[in-house]
Amino acid sequence: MNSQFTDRIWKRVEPLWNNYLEHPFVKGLGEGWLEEEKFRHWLKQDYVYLIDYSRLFALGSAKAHNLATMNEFSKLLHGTLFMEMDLHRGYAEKFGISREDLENTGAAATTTAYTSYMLNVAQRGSIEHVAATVLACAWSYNFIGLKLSQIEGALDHELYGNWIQTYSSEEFTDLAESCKQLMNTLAEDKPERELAELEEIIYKTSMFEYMFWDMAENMETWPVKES
Ligand SMILES: Cc1ncc(CN)c(N)n1
Repeated sequence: MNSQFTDRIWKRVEPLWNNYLEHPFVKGLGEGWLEEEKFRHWLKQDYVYLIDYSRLFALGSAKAHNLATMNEFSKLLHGTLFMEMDLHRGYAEKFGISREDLENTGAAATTTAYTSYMLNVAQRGSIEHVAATVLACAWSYNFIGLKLSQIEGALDHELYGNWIQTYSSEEFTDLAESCKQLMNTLAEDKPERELAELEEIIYKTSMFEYMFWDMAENMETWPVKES
């Protein structure tokens, strides 16, 4: 089988993604000892992150060159707004966080930087740039979910089991696979200069992913205090 663009990407990101598994937030999630208040912080930040992330799929639909690609992006938009964000709404209900509070969460510095970077690249670029911005997000959560699901008892954990079930599920794996397939199709026959540009976008978003775990672990909002 011919090598695909995502095989090249995997070689580049694998060492960094393996570091996600060693991150204290991710380790705590998988082993079940993560402090609940840190998880609540992640939950609220991730909800507003996903609102902006969903806009990328809408942009992908708008920039698509054919109906099949439009359809793929619209399915990804639907999957994020309903399947993935339902996970967050379920946790919020459990924690007594209202829908309004969840939706009106003030984005932390890292959340703002990450979503602004993706939206800027996607708005300025073409359809393949949009596909590059969304790839690490879906693929790396599926990677983490599948790894954590192998830890004994993780899937049945009272609080975090649901998180691991969602991100390792067939439905989420399909969503991540669709992002990979879209990227491979859109990267076909592109010259090396353009492939290198797409690779950089995917690597940068992978670094933002690590920063997002740090943001949750440190319960970061903005680093400068108002006097
Ligand atoms: C920050 C972040 N990255 C990725 C995912 C998976 N869509 C997420 N929910 N949040």
